[in-house]
Order: sequence, then C-alpha cells, then structure tokens
Amino acid sequence: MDRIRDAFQASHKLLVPFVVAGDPDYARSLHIATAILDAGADMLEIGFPYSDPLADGPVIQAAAVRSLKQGTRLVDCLRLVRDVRARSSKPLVAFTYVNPLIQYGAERFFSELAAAGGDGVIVPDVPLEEAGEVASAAEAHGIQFIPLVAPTSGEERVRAIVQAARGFVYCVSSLGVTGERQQVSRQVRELVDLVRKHTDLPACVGFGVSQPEHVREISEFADGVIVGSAYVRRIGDALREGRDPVDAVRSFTEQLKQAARESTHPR
Ligand SMILES: O=P(O)(O)OC[C@@H](O)[C@@H](O)c1c[nH]c2ccccc12
Repeated sequence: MDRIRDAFQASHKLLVPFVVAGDPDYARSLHIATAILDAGADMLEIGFPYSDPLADGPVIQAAAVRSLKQGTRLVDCLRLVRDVRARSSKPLVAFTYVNPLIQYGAERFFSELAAAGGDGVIVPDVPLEEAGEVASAAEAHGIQFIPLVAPTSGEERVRAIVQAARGFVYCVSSLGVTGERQQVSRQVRELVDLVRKHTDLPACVGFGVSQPEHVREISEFADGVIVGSAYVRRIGDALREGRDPVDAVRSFTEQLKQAARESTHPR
C-alpha cells in the first residue's frame, strides 16, 4: 500500500496542512489533526516539536514551545501518528529536525513510525551528505524520504536531491524561515519546472502560503500545496481568544480545499 502515491493519483491539487504534535496539548492536537483530515485535507504533515527549530519562524516556534511545555516527547509524537492513523486512512508525513531523529536512533525511529502507520518523513536540516543514510534507513521500513529543494538549489543540486526522493519533492517557495507571506514568489514555478525535468515524482510547494488565492495560483502548476504557519497561527489565535481551534482549522481547510478545486490544473 502506497498512500502517498494513491493520493496523487486521486488528485493533482493536494492540500497538505502542517501542524505541531501536542499543540496545545495531546488531546486537542489529535482532535485538530483529525478535523483537518475530515474537512478535506489530502495529507497531513505532523511536526515533531524541537527546542531549536532553526528553519521556523515565530509562529511555529511558539507552537513548539506550547507543545514542549506540555512535556511532549518524540515517543508522544509517534503515538499521535498512531492515533491519527486509527481515525484516517490519508497519508501522514512526520516532520522532524535531524538531531532528535539521530538521538532517538534512525532505525528505531523509522521502525516505530512505520508501525504507527506513518508514510513519509521530511528532515529539513539533514545535510545532503547524510541524507543517503537517513533515506535508506527510512526506505528499509517503507517510509518515504521527502527532500526539499530551494530556489537557490542549482540544476545539478536539484538533480542530485531528487535522486534520493520518494513520495514527492518539496519545493520551498522562498528563502528564509517558515511564515505567512502576502505574496508567494512566482520564482517557485521555475523550481517546479526544474524538478519536473529530473523526476516524475509529484512536486509540492510550501513556505508562505497563507490565503486561498495562493492555493488557487500554485495548484495551477504544482501537484500539491503545503500550508503550515497559517494553520498554526489560527490555532494560537483561537486559544488566545477562547475559541475552539478545531472550528478554526476546519473552516480554513474547507476554504483552501475549495480554492484548490477552482484552479484549472491541466493534469
Ligand atoms: O509555515 P509555512 O510558511 O506555511 O511553510 C510550511 C511549513 O510550515 C512546513 O512545511 C514546515 C514547518 N517547519 C519547517 C521547516 C523547514 C521547512 C518546512 C517546514
């Protein structure tokens, strides 16, 4: 069974939200993740909170702090994957920085992620030199290693990166850290075209996507859109304002999914 491949065969305009495991606590995090998938998201990126999230902007950093304050550990994140899997058959991608993964042990991590029903992994800060080792440990347990390519990655580096890719390729739309942007750089279309020159795998775009218009635009040329900070901010805002974060993420998902449907993706 290849849930990621099946998802892309069912649609070329995937909506892939990202949320932080254990944010704001375990029970509500499970409820939020399940609500997002039930509201129409095609896949879910589950972020394993880390104390030193270098690639994250303030919104996701704050969510990691909320979760870590609850005592969330890597084993709880794996349990969350298992609990979401019990409620949804859609693809689940673990998102972790390389340090917690190495400290836990790559073999142990991927074995337990697979047993929990996970499908893929994204490790944004794994150096290309170590990526092979992590990718093969993942592969050994049937977990698909999803690499990131950036606007600064030249053709040679893109070609090398996508060789190790499984599942899909994550095209980062802009430099800098994660965070909502008013405009998503049009440059990312060239990056998607470059990826398509070197692999038949689907190409998804992330970083900065915050509005339905962005999703409509990107879904014209990419196979999926990843949305993180816009979700995580809505969770934080709802908590601060005493509203139910589940309602906030449910309606946002419905809006973004509708926008993806409206795009005139040729495939
Ligand atoms: O938050 P944004 O701007 O919507 O970007 C997606 C991002 O949240 C998610 O894919 C992610 C969270 N942390 C990361 C660190 C590096 C790359 C990607 C990520």
